[in-house]
Amino acid sequence: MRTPIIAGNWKLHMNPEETTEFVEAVKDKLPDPAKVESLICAPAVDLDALRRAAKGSNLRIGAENCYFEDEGAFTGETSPKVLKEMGMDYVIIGHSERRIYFHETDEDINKKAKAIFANGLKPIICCGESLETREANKQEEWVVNQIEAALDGLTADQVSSLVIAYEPIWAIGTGKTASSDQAEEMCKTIRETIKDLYNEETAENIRIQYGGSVNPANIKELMAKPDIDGGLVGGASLKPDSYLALVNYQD
Ligand SMILES: O=C[C@H](O)COP(=O)(O)O
Repeated sequence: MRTPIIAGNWKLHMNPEETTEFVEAVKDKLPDPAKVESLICAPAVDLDALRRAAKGSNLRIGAENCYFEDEGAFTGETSPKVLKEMGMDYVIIGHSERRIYFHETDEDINKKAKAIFANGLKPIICCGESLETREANKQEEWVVNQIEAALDGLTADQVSSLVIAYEPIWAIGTGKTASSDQAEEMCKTIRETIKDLYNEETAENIRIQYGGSVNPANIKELMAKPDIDGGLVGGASLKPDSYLALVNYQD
């Protein structure tokens, strides 16, 4: 049985004080992590506040990005080794905003996934097509290529423990959610791809999130789909009430 994982991706929002206030407001109302994992991925400058506030609670914590080297002359980058030392659990990589605005390639994302595993963290690997690609009906090919490239050289055990987030770019921050059927269709394709690349057990173990305008009103319908194991949530993860409604969707 896969444990659902609902993750907030705060993007470039929140400061350390707001982070502490947010965690104080949610930390005693989170579900049992054996039933639903509640995760917040915050900007690098907020991670110290996040880990201090979340200590001893059911909140899982993570970063929104990292570099693929642990240390060196890489001005402005974030070390996966230090993220681990700080107590992070997850790192998001390959978000479409990183691919588009910061020109991250599939090769970078693959290197980051390896560095994240080498440091004992878990990656959340994002994938998803543009509106143009969907209109050309090439979304499956696009996403399968992204997955194959991101996972290149990873073992079945590693892949079993990671999370893939399917986020169609046209549904991010637009209020335009993919229908639950569209989301399920692609998450199923991703699981089948994992089965082809690895084996059935790995495909059954891997958790696949949907992301793109997820909110308290649509979370239940999305989570009812057999191949959707969670959500990667931007805007609706920024307010404690909305975040709590998402992670407690089973109530
Ligand atoms: O990582 C989160 C996604 O980009 C979705 O953002 P959104 O929930 O604001 O549409």
